[in-house]
Amino acid sequence: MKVTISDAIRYIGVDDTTIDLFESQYVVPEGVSYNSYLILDEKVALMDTVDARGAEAWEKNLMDTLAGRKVDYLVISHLEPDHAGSIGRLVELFPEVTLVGNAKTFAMLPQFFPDGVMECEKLTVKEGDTLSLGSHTLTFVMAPMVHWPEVMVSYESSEKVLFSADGFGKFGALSLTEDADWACEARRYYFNIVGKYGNPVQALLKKAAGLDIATICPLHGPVLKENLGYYIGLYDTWSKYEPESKGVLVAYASIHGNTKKVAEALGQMLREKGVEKVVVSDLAREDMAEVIEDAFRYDRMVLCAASYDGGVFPCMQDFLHHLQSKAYQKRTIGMVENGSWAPCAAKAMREIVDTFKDVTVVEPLVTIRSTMKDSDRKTMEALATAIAEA
Ligand SMILES: Cc1cc2nc3c(=O)[nH]c(=O)nc-3n(C[C@H](O)[C@H](O)[C@H](O)COP(=O)(O)O)c2cc1C
Repeated sequence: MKVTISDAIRYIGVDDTTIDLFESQYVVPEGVSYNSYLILDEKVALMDTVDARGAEAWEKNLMDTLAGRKVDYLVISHLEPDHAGSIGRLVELFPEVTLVGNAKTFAMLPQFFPDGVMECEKLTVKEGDTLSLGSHTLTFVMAPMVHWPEVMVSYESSEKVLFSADGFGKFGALSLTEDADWACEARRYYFNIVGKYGNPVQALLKKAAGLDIATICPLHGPVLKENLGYYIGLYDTWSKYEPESKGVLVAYASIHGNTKKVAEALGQMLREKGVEKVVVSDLAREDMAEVIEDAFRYDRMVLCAASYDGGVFPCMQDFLHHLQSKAYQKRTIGMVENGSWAPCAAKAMREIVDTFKDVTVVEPLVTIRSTMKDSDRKTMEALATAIAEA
């Protein structure tokens, strides 16, 4: 995949179109890219390596682009194996390379590379330190817990390029997603992978606001060159946990289909009441990461679930635990439960929902006995009105 940044700054990353699950949990129908960049100046700096899955193709890109030169510095912005997985190979190729990282990078590095790599020259950098490569100069900006403790980003001032680590990353192999809308898969990536760390992202955005950035080079997804305010604005909204759009996610957990019917009818009522956007999602079958994305995207959510063994049907419990771990907050929620002898789904959902920060649960609670009857419609309408007007 040809990605152009400049004569001196080259893309040498690789696409992975055969991975079944990214991080062993996210479906990536269009694959993912592992980005890696070379800065060719008097000194040559390599900005991260790639996952071992892409090592062979990456090594070819590296050697072709080096055209006989050697790598002087390897800047390690993040030690997760999808980026650090080829450090060992790099060191075999260039034993003289100097590894550039911060104190936390070098504290963690031996966990991944107990031998060999640790014998390389190391340059430990801290906030604001610079590294001159000739006409290019890198400034290092620490980004702890975006989303690992050792994360740092690098700003190249002569071409105004921010190497943003996993920030501004996106699912999708570059060769398969050239014309794709950025926000959809960037949002799914953000909330599922970085979502818990809104405050550290805010801290990084504040530092980035002081930099004159023309290009963002993330570790996954496309290089961003135009309209940067759009991407940065979305990151600002997401990391503040503010809803991006007005709308309602109706998420349902149904064993035999009766709660599904209630969810769909409620969705229709919400549309009739003029709600801007209504998404009805099946938690048992749809991609959980996608539903989590929608939960954060919209300002309201209705949870509809069957009672199960004195609690709630497990896919709803799983969904709520995911939201809890991603610090879901600042939203309005309504609830529908279904049960045949002792409905208890709402109580179980409420126990988790009550741990969310700044969440309003609206009344009434709708309790369905096995199947939806005409007599249920009045309470359902009341809930739809409360959600539509929230
Ligand atoms: C394994 C299992 C456990 C259940 N546990 C409860 C329960 O604790 N309380 C209850 O009222 N209903 C319980 N139910 C019944 C369902 O919640 C009820 O039939 C509901 O209407 C199913 O809705 P659905 O058609 O959307 O799946 C259970 C059903 C199953 C299969």
